[in-house]
Amino acid sequence: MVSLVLINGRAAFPPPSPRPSPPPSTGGPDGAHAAAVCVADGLTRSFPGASRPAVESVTLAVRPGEVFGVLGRNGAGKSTLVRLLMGLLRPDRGTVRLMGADVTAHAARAAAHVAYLPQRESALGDMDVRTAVETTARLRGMSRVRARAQRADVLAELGLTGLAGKRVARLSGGQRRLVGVAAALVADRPLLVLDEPTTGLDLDARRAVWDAIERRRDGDGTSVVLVTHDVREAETVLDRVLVLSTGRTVACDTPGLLKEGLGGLVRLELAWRDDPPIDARDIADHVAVRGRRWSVRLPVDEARRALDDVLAGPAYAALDDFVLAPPSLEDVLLADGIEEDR
Ligand SMILES: Nc1ncnc2c1ncn2[C@@H]1O[C@H](COP(=O)(O)OP(=O)(O)OP(=O)(O)O)[C@@H](O)[C@H]1O
Repeated sequence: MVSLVLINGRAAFPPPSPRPSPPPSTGGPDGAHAAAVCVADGLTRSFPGASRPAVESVTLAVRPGEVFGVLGRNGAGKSTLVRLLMGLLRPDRGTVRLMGADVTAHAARAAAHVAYLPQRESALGDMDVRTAVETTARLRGMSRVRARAQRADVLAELGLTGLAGKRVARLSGGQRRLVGVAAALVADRPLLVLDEPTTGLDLDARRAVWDAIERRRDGDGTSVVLVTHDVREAETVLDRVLVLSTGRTVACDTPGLLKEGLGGLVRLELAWRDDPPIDARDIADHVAVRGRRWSVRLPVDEARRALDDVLAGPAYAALDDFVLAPPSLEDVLLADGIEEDR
């Protein structure tokens, strides 16, 4: 049975709640970004033995009160970039300023403003959840009373209250990740740097994390740098996104403007139940064929015509599913040839 949605120019999922959209920008650290909370200029870093830099000539400026994403495939250089931003790696070239302080010259001053969630968990495992989060708040300078209150609020916000007495090491991978997020959120740091905060989380937990991020941005003006390779997450929560491919910036703008840059292309996907009775080239020259799943980006008229032909012809009997959808950030990655990085 054909079961998917024909969208006719509207989104397949309900669009995220509208956010104030910052003006478009290249992300460059010019005079307009004097107030930026995190400014990187020409960052380049290579690792020994690698044929190309892991991060090359990356320039960006994160504005106060925005959720700034770094999106790219595995190995694109996202974690290396955030480790450079945090001063945990030294760049071969380029500079980083966090809250006005050069991270190389004033690492401690810069770090005092930032809560960082690394891609891999730090050493919270021996503590119970309650102690892990409260201790993090205390280490960030909160009084015992405030640390306790914040710990209780953050655990409730992320649905972790019932696990407060459990040792972190005994939790599931997703629960441990949520505790890491809770530790990043306590103590109200003005800049959160979150490296793949929702990896391994189910949809409810991911939503809780996205809501917690938006609450801090909207309520406290918290700025967030969020690393992800999940385009749905990027479309849901990011104000602007820097797209990385093999260490280089491919684009940096709002998700909406990046999609507009595709020039009105829509995505047509066909899933076949049996061997398709037509050739992919009957649809278009550049159909991506993955087994019985075909995918192609076309101008809307061409996509409609191709779909009409399939639905009206004998091929319909072999069709299992189809999607005709407006472009997503996935299409932005594909349009830039980033798929080849995988
Ligand atoms: N410490 C290191 N030593 C050598 N090479 C490294 C090191 N860290 C990262 N790399 C290499 O740098 C490149 C970028 O890695 P990085 O971890 O930054 O990518 P990523 O986009 O975060 O990937 P993922 O989404 O898989 O986490 C990769 O080719 C990786 O192998």
